[in-house]
Amino acid sequence: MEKQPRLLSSRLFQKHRQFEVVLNRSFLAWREIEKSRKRSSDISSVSETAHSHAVQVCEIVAVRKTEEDDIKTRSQKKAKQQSHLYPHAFTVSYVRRTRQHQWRCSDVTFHCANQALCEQWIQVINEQLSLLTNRPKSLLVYINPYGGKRHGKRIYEQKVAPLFRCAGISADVIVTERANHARDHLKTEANLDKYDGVVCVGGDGMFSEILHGLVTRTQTDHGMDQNQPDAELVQCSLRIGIIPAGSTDCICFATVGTNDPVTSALHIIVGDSQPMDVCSVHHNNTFLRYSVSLLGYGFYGDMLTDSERKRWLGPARYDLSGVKTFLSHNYYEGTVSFLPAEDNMGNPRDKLQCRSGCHICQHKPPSKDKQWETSEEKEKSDKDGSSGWSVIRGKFIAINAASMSCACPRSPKGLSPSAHLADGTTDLILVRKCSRLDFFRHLLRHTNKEDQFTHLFVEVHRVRVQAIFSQVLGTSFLA
Ligand SMILES: Nc1ncnc2c1ncn2[C@@H]1O[C@H](COP(=O)(O)OP(=O)(O)OP(=O)(O)O)[C@@H](O)[C@H]1O
Repeated sequence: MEKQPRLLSSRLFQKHRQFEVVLNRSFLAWREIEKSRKRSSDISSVSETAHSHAVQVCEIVAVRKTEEDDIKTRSQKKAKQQSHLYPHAFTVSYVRRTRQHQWRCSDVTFHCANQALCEQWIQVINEQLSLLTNRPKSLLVYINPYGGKRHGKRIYEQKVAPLFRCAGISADVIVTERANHARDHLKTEANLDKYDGVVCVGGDGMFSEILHGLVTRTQTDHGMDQNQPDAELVQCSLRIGIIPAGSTDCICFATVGTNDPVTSALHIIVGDSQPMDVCSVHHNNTFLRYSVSLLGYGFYGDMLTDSERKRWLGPARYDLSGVKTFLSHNYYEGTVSFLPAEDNMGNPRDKLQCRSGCHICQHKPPSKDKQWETSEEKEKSDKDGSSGWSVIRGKFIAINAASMSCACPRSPKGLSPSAHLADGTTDLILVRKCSRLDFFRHLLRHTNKEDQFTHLFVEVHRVRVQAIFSQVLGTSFLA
């Protein structure tokens, strides 16, 4: 812990023990006094031992005066005596990291010798929290009551809303009444100036609705024509938070590392953010849709189309449609053209996992103009004989473009484990025609730790955003 000037330091009580409590700009730390007397080190150099604790200020959810009733119900005999002696107390709620990327909200209550001291602590902590400008204060929440196991409303009301209230976040909640309700509301009606972010309670389909609503609204407000494949999209000023309540929740899992509503709510509260590539899909100069995760042609497109017809089955529809599509063993003949990514963008087999603060994603991708310039240069160089475009012809069972790992609980490493979230590239995975058994072996690799790309009939390329799929006929695709 860095040594910083103390903003406040007092001896306070917690349960029946006395603690030295210190606040600086980065940390709130407390250490039991008797146990620590033998050690001479400064409290601000301690992170956490049996009798000392430290919480980063940016992970404090809230601080509030502890009501007497609260003290009475919670305390035991000794603590009651002490709360009688020191009736003025404040409670700090903070993020506690547990296993496997999961976060929980914990409380610690400190008793003060007098009311003025108690109020001073609350005020100074609140002042520090108010300096954290990336935290949302007002959110627009869309709940899909039919996503996943249909628990979206309950998840929000029981697990998320109390945390938002505790953090002083106001939320306008819309429970959707039909498919595309959230998308249409965002596109036209929602008064977005009122909010610091939009929260999606649902699965990947619901996230896609909100993404389409928000990105389309942003382009319309800036006079951008979405049908122009070479137009550079205007970045959305509002962030999207995801409370997982769907069937697979791959976007939440790939960004946060777990599908847990409380963890996601806490990430939203502390103002965490992760930029994400948005890929637009066009056909003959007509905009089709946006994708942030998997753009699947062939096997995955067919499977998803079939599973949509079986939505009434809930999450089990994916298994049923998966088996059906696998048994049909369709393949598609065609040509795929793409521009390989530059060497400094890593490659899909380098085993690097994209995490928050990833150095490749921090390296801003070149603007589209620049990319088109280069591609034109390369097309010119085509005529000289050295082409920048790669062209692959063949018969394919699946053509997938993964703009992120697409990890989910069923496939913990995802379809392309090293794909990046925000580097301006996508990983193109081509699965050529092969036997059913070979294709099954390939699918199994999504669920285990073996390298996904060692089979001879599978190839993977990191490509720039304007990969072109052409002349592949007879299937639908999923985005
Ligand atoms: N009120 C509603 N009634 C019916 N469908 C809705 C409603 N609100 C949203 N939807 C649609 O439900 C679809 C599925 O929603 P969602 O993604 O939340 O759950 P899921 O499909 O079970 O999860 P996943 O996409 O993670 O597999 C979305 O495409 C969305 O457009």
